[in-house]
Amino acid sequence: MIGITGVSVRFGGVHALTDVTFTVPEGETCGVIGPNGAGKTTLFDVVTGLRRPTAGSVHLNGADVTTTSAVKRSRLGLRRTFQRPQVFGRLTVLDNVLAAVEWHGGGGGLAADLVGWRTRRRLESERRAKALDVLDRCGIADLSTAYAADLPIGRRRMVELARAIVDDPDVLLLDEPTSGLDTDQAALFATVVRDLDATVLLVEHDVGFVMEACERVVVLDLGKVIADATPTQIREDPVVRAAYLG
Ligand SMILES: Nc1ncnc2c1ncn2[C@@H]1O[C@H](COP(=O)(O)OP(=O)(O)OP(=O)(O)O)[C@@H](O)[C@H]1O
Repeated sequence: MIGITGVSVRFGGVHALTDVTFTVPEGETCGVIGPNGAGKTTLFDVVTGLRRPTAGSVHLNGADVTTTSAVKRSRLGLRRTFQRPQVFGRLTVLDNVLAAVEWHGGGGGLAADLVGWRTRRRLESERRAKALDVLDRCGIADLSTAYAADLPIGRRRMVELARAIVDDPDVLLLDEPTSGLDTDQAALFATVVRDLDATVLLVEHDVGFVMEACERVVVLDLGKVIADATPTQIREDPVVRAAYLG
């Protein structure tokens, strides 16, 4: 669950967000759309913990995280992707994904590393199998040994998605997920996201993708929520049409 209550952000005289309130219930996929400068990135930064709101609060699964750091929010089960995909270029695709689960540790410390305890080996092979399964779901299993830096942006975006979902996040934030993807890749991306158990919040310019991938859409305009409804209702909303869809 993501709860955003009365969130306002000001940059000097600029009101980037004004009294933004909405909740994304557990397991729902919610898209945020709006014209340039509407406040989408600012909202994203507030939920991920990169920016503190001037007023208001953010809750993740019932816990107030308004002043919690981005790192602690990730420990609470929040994962995100970036507008420009962030991958470890000098690691293989598989290692990029494994990197997201290594923080759990393997138990046994250095001794287990040196001796190669059976439990440690079993844990590693389970993680590897899980990572390969996620790569398969993301359509990049054949690229597991490729270096991430050598991949075109569309593939890198899928690596980033695989890394974000391998640890079964409770909350997933996707920033402009279709940018750089062709139509087939965008359709696969939407399928992978739809099949997740996570609560998903995504910011996207491609309205068609949002309507396809999301159960709910929040429309921002000049920092304010002007609509919060199903994709069908959003398409027919005269206020949204006037402000954004045309
Ligand atoms: N660091 C900042 N300092 C000053 N003003 C900012 C800052 N970041 C954003 N703004 C302003 O806040 C408003 C909202 O910006 P924001 O980037 O959140 O919108 P957006 O909907 O993500 O836009 P885009 O679709 O172009 O990425 C804009 O008027 C922007 O100029």
